[in-house]
Amino acid sequence: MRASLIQVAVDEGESVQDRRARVAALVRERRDSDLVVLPELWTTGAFAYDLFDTESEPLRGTTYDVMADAARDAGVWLHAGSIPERGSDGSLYNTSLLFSPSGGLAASYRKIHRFGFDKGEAVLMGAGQALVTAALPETVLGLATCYDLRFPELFRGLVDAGAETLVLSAGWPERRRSHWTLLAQARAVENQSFVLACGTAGTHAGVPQAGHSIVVDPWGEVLGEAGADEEVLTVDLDPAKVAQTREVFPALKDRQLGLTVPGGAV
Ligand SMILES: O=C(O)CCC(=O)C(=O)O
Repeated sequence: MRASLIQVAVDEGESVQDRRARVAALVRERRDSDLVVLPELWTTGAFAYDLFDTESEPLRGTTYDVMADAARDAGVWLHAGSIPERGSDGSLYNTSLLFSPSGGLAASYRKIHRFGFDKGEAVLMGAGQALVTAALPETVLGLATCYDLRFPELFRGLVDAGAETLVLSAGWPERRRSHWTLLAQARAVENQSFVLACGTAGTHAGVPQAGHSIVVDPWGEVLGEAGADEEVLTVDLDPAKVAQTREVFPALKDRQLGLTVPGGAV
């Protein structure tokens, strides 16, 4: 299975409209791939809080239409990163879209862990409530977004639901790049799964982005890593490696569930 991660540069010099058209053209160039992955909030930038409202879209809005066409034209599975979705309840959500090669919506995922503590996304957007997996012909994807990477229980939940390839769209800042690489490898090793983590390049809202999108195999080996700038990272991976790894080193079977502290917490 060939996966291409398009590490989009999100800089303020480019309009949302221009970037959308440019990224659609990049997707159309990936006809050689089975799966194409885009980053988090690449239309606005993950830290461009002022744009979340003005550039918000319904799930089936402009980005949906443009990306559905691009997926169909390229004939690829397209994880189109996330959009600032205006839900039917009026709230904003950080929502990822997955398209099939025919351009149909295969899945959508509202980011569960919102970043910013008491500001930014954490107060501007609503939280997703549901884990999302999607069966492709070659593998089962588990979807996650950026800050979710810090919460191992989310990924374990995806694995329990059948995920074999964990796809993370992100807009991760350069200043915490060491966490990004470490956590991507940790999530792959502990879940004996592929991790495809696609971030952004460039600088927006004064936040330099880490780039360094990464693909890690179920043994923790890095199959490919991008540099700091805009780049398409293409990696060939063998989906059978998940079952092989889980068979020869069956650590997931040794989980001890329901552990408690005798007498309660101290
Ligand atoms: O956890 C981090 O360090 C970065 C998270 C983040 O930037 C995000 O979720 O948008």
